[in-house]
Amino acid sequence: MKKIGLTGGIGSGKSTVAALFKEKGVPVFIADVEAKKLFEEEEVVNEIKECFGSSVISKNSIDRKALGQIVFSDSEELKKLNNIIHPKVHQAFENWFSQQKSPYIIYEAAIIFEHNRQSFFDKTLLVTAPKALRIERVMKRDSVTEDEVLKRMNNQWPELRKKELADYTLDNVKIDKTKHQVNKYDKIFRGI
Ligand SMILES: CC(C)(COP(=O)(O)OP(=O)(O)OC[C@H]1O[C@@H](n2cnc3c(N)ncnc32)[C@H](O)[C@@H]1O)[C@@H](O)C(=O)NCCC(=O)NCCS
Ligand SMILES: Nc1ncnc2c1ncn2[C@@H]1O[C@H](COP(=O)(O)OP(=O)(O)OP(=O)(O)O)[C@@H](O)[C@H]1O
Repeated sequence: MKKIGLTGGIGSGKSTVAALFKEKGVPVFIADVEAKKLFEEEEVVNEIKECFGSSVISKNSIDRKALGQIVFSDSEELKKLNNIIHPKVHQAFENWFSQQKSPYIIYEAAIIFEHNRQSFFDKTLLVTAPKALRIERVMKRDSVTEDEVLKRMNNQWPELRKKELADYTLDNVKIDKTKHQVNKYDKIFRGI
């Protein structure tokens, strides 16, 4: 069973593309969803409290906004959070993967290349869109300011740098063209 790493910067449309693969019956693992699930575990809440202090805890659970403000303004703090979350996400993936039956699976994560994880996958597919459009999409989706989007973007590599490493690229601007490309890549991934 092949592993396809689906990545792209914030607002590029990774989740939109992942949902199109899922509609075609492809098993999809979304790293961010798994990370969010972990925040419900008491042990993880305690670990995060110990690391970042009680200002990131509200009513015994993680205040994502407060934590986001800390980690997206300081890459060292983000590293600490990643060190807590990522090994657990990886373990969750291994458990999930062992239960799948399909010619290939999709693993969606924003930061595959930033963490040098590309060799974990058989192939990588990079979702791209112009920067201004990505900012506009996220501002609308999350009701946040341009500055907040840029802070997140600054913790990710520019698209051009990722393009050099990706096996395939999917340009996600017009949704019809996106669907067409998903069909094309589905055929390719079934054949590799
Ligand atoms: C810091 C947190 C709590 C902020 O939550 P919030 O709801 O405000 O933002 P959200 O999760 O929707 O993230 C917004 C976007 O930021 C980017 N982003 C998220 N985590 C990271 C990260 N570790 N490194 C770089 N960019 C990231 C992604 O493009 C993401 O879609 C949250 O992002 C988080 O828990 N991040 C760590 C988990 C993680 O690394 N997830 C990414 C794949 S495992
Ligand atoms: N081709 C498209 N046409 C119109 N809207 C789109 C298109 N692709 C994505 N969007 C919208 O843009 C927003 C961002 O897309 P999506 O959530 O899929 O991006 P993402 O790369 O997963 O972002 P993040 O890294 O923040 O999780 C969403 O509201 C989505 O509905």
